[in-house]
Amino acid sequence: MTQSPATNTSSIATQSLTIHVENLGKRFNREWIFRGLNYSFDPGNIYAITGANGSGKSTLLQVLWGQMPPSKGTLRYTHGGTEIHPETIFNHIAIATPYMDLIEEFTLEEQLEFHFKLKRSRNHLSIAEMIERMYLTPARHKYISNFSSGMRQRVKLALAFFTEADLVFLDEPGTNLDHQAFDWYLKELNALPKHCTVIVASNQPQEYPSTAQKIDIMMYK
Ligand SMILES: Nc1ncnc2c1ncn2[C@@H]1O[C@H](COP(=O)(O)OP(=O)(O)OP(=O)(O)O)[C@@H](O)[C@H]1O
Repeated sequence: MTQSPATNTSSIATQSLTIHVENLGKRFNREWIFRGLNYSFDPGNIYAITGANGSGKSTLLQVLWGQMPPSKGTLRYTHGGTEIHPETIFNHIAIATPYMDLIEEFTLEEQLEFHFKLKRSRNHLSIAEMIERMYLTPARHKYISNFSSGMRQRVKLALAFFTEADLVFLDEPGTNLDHQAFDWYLKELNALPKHCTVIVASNQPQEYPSTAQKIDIMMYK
């Protein structure tokens, strides 16, 4: 899937966004991946969805951002206290996942230009400023098809970090990052505005701060 939002976001004001989850469950065929989840994901917090490989972290993330319908329970979003329609949630979110594709035929600069024609950049960052902040200036005209796995991951994370969004979903954010890139990831995570709600799916404790609120998916089997 290409990270290509369908909706123009120019009229979306940045406010606090809460996800309200009641008795949420998801199953594939007869197997419950999780159920009975009651939670409120509040602005300004970092949440860590933890659990072993295959336990359901990515599935929960996809249900929370509205890509996958739940099998049970309800999911509501409120924005600055006002209920918002689930179909418009894409206007408020930024996502970085390992299974989200970049556009191979684009150069780095073209990939960013494409994305930010559709989404607003945080703090009106220019494309050149973003590339500099990603430490990828020498690769600005390089095709994505020639990027290493670590460079691709840095681009995916940058698209999420540099998009103006109230909710940021990061699935296994440290994938393929070397030490230097990992430090960059933690720096950008900390630089997100305080009103943002950040949800990280990971079984690597170094990928989220120790102060993150943890949700162990195994508790909801
Ligand atoms: N579309 C699908 N149809 C059927 N089963 C699925 C589907 N998507 C995921 N699953 C199953 O749901 C379970 C949870 O998968 P998920 O990818 O959410 O786990 P995860 O905790 O993110 O794993 P990992 O740490 O390996 O990324 C797995 O058993 C997986 O096979």
